[in-house]
Amino acid sequence: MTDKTPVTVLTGYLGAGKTTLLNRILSEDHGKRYAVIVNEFGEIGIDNDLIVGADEEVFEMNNGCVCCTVRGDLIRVVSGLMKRKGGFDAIIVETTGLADPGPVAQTFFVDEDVREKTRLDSVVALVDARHIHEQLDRSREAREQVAFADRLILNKTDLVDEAALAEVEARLRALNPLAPITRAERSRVPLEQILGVGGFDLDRVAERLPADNPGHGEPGHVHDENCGHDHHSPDHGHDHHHGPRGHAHQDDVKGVSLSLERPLDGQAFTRWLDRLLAEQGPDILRAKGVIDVKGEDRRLVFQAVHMILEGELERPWRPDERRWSRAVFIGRNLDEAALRAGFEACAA
Ligand SMILES: Nc1nc2c(ncn2[C@@H]2O[C@H](COP(=O)(O)OP(=O)(O)OP(=O)(O)O)[C@@H](O)[C@H]2O)c(=O)[nH]1
Repeated sequence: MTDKTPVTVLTGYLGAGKTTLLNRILSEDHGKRYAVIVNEFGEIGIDNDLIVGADEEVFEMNNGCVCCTVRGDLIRVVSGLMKRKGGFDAIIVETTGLADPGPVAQTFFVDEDVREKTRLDSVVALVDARHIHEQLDRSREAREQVAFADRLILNKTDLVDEAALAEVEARLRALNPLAPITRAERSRVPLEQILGVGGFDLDRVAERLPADNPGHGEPGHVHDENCGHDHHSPDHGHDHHHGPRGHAHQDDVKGVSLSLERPLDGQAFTRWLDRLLAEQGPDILRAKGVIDVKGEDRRLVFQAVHMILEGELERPWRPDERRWSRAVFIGRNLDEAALRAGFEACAA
């Protein structure tokens, strides 16, 4: 595990500050050797359809799904890099022009050669504090980039005031309840917040899950069974999800947090999750969770990228630890009520 080269995928809408960040990483005196892979179409990364169509190889997964495409050119570049003498301390992939960082992330799980030599560390998304509202309003790509990320860098903080920053943060939270948000100017962020994040590391998934939901009505609150009101009323949900600006029409990508204080039936949960990912994998950008399985001393930790699922029983629950099940799903068109019902039906 440790001899695998960590890979950070850098995403973010046009002009968010990715190049600024890359230049910073490459020019800083850190004594490390980083390889940077820039999408060769980055300079003309405006017409996503054209680029993806021209450049993407369709990869058929075991389960026959062709929605999960893996970039063959990326595999070739990474494989080539790994053959270089001396190696690299880390690889950074900039995904300009890609609609969804999902296919790039999947490359690191699916290709055997790449998987053997590298491990996906995290997906970091840069956010332009000044323009993000408009980008989120207009662009599904922008929403997906935010939703997919393990960490969000809220850049260009010099261009807006504190109230606007707080508003942006609330909106980012609604799209992605998991990713910590770091504010930055000129993409100035400590490197350890970008490299070595461990967003895909099962051992660290648990510590990255929000310990608790912010209170009802607070920014970033995601409804769960602890909210004392009816989740099934038809007009419920929109305003709450989108903070003060009330972006109710942007509901296609969102995060849904589920939790249960009772243990789950391990088999029932696995069956439910497998089926969910098989049926809705294309729409599920990310999922992570820690599950309390009945009759099992250890915590079940899982994470998923579309339909690629990894899970394992890791350390035992500690006696002083709150023993409960938590899962977060981030994706498009998620039916919150159905997810909750399915999850709760797994109770042992
Ligand atoms: N005011 C301000 N400008 C910034 C900041 N960060 C970057 N910029 C500027 O924003 C512009 C875009 O930054 P880039 O780093 O090129 O953004 P990018 O994400 O690589 O852009 P694309 O490659 O087009 O997707 C440049 O002119 C930067 O100098 C910031 O924190 N504040």
